[in-house]
Amino acid sequence: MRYAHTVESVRRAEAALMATLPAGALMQRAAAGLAAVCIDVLGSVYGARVVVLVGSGDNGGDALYAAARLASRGAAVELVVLKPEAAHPDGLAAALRAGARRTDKPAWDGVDLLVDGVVGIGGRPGLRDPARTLIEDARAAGTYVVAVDVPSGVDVDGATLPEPHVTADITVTFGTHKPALLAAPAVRAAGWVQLVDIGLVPYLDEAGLESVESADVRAAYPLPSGESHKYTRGVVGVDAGSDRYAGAAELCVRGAQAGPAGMVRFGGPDSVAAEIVARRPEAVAGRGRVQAWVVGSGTADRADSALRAAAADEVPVVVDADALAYWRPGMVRGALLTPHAGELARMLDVERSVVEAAPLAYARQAAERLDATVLLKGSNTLIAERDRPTRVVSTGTPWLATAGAGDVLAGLAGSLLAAGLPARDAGSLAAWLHGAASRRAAEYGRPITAGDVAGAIPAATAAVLSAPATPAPWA
Ligand SMILES: NC(=O)C1=CN([C@@H]2O[C@H](COP(=O)(O)OP(=O)(O)OC[C@H]3O[C@@H](n4cnc5c(N)ncnc54)[C@H](OP(=O)(O)O)[C@@H]3O)[C@@H](O)[C@H]2O)[C@@H](O)CC1
Ligand SMILES: [K+]
Repeated sequence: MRYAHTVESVRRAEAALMATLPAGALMQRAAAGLAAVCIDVLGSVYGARVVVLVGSGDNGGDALYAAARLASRGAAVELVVLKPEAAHPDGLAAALRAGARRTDKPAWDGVDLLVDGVVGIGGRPGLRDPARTLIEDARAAGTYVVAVDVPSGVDVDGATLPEPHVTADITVTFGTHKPALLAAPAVRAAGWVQLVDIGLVPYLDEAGLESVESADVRAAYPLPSGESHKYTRGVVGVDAGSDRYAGAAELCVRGAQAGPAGMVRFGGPDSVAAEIVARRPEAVAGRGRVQAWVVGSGTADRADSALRAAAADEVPVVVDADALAYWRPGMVRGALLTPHAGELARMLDVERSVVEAAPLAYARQAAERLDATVLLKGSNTLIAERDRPTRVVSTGTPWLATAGAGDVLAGLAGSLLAAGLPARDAGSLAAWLHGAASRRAAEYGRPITAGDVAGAIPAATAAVLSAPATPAPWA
């Protein structure tokens, strides 16, 4: 798991840690880590041209001390000090002493690296001039950008991405990740994120956001034992499809069959069931006892009755697609709702664009208001649950935006629920494996169908389960 903490939480931890250290020690740790990454990027430091944008807070201070380190290694460092009367005085003196020079208007041609020390966690979203123009000019010249702590201008806690903002190639962040470095859309501005340990971890409280990693999937995946039989592994019921959308039912069944449950029952209409059993003979047609239901993929005008029938079984339910419109808060305990942004927008009665601009906030709001675990599908998928850290999964490829991919995901999540995982873990693992399968199917760069994704889930699962064991961070 990679953890992200809010600004308030970082500030609290910083104060506690600082009380144990000599003045300035933390900034030196940050600056040393930042300079090390810059040196790596430059390869050869001597004679390299580095421009440093220096804001008026400690983010600028970090940048100045790193500038001093680069200048003392022989880099030609130019400092653009945005508000000279407010710049970190000791940092500025150190950089100038080491040979850095001040300028207001750098010539971007031939600059090897821009260090963005405009604002960090104390910044308000957006950029003002002259920082805005300088960043635009640097980008137009194709300058490589290293952001200090966060790309300046992003909404650090909300992970929204107001214009203008810095778009970095690398972000060097200190102590812990920030929500904007893990969640969309802000994560798109961060580039590759390098976390520098400054000793903050023992002082941090619980993370508000956590990014699911392969080790987490490995630790939580429900494995059969020698004593297992198909019923103890869990039976997942799929009520999906309609005469018009029979394909959705098959994709949902395929997703369910690619998960850990021992059996899939198909509880959809008879006309569809005949086709499903012919094409996926391992599925059993007809209703019966199940440990979890998947309802909604392609159910069209049956969605309401299908959801009510599943809810009557009092087992966890994956509520997908058409069934989402009929969800009522508290209808089923342990439910997992799997909307995309458009579906969530309808459920919350807002515009789709509003959800897309602030998915983290809306996923959390939905979990509260709808009284369920909410898996919001997107370029990175969020799994939100009341009073628990929100999860983010970013294994997917853009090729995953293809018809039927959601049906496969719902089926897989249902299988994980039936195998005994709680909704938040079932959603996290399903999204992670579905994303990993999509990458595998796309071979890192070709169009794929939802069927390709379903077909790649077992291999993606094998790859993650066969990797060397690591301690379970949240099992
Ligand atoms: N926490 C830690 O553990 C550690 C933290 N460290 C570092 O400290 C950083 C936080 O420093 P910080 O608190 O001084 O705030 P910071 O981000 O520099 O910005 C505030 C200044 O920016 C200004 N400003 C605001 N918005 C703006 C905008 N949109 N556009 C332009 N200007 C804007 C605002 O001025 P104002 O406009 O309000 O007059 C204010 O002066 C943190 O990110 C990390 O890098 C490390 O050294 C070590 C460990
Ligand atoms: K910054």
